[in-house]
Amino acid sequence: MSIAEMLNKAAPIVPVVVIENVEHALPLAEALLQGGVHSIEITLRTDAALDAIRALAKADTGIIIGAGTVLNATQWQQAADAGAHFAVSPGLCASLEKQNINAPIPLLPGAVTASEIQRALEAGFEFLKFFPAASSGGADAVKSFASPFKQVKFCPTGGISVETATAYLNLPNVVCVGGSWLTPASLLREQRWSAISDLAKQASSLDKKA
Ligand SMILES: O=C[C@H](O)COP(=O)(O)O
Ligand SMILES: CC(=O)C(=O)O
Repeated sequence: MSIAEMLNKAAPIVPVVVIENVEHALPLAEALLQGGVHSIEITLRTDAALDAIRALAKADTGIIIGAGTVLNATQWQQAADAGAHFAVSPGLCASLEKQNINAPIPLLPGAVTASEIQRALEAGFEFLKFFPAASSGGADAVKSFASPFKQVKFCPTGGISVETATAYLNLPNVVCVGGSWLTPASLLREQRWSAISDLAKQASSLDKKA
């Protein structure tokens, strides 16, 4: 599946997850799917992350698996080897640019300025994360990039809530938004899967108008 197809299937929301316990991966994915959410971004911020990606890939639930917080080419390859379908980085750096010549799986690098977007385009990336979205000008800033960068599509993430997501989703250059509000640490710790399904239902019913 191309990155365009993956993100269209993921829309309107990519839940950004910090997973501490590999045993949580499968029930979490099932709770999200039950709530109509078709993707999950497991951030490589914990020791359990790569094993969680492996467990999900093996379970073959149909959920699109992203690996987040990929900071260099080694982590990009590790995410691919674990079975992630796509990778996400908060920004962009030389090792990721170089690896994109032979990308093991598609990667969304982060960019929030015109120069960062141009640099990402030069390295061959057209699907970008706009991170941190809320503190970098929000939907107004993303909208400003639609005209000069017609080929670029964004997944804004960072400081977005169920209340503010629609302003981003209404933009033609936004494919989906990312956010951690569906999977708060307390619900994961307490394994409150039906509460996560409820948050997923609410988020998956957000409209992507444009
Ligand atoms: O750490 C940032 C993630 O991309 C999600 O951001 P958030 O927690 O503001 O939704
Ligand atoms: C913040 C972000 O972009 C990430 O963790 O992937």
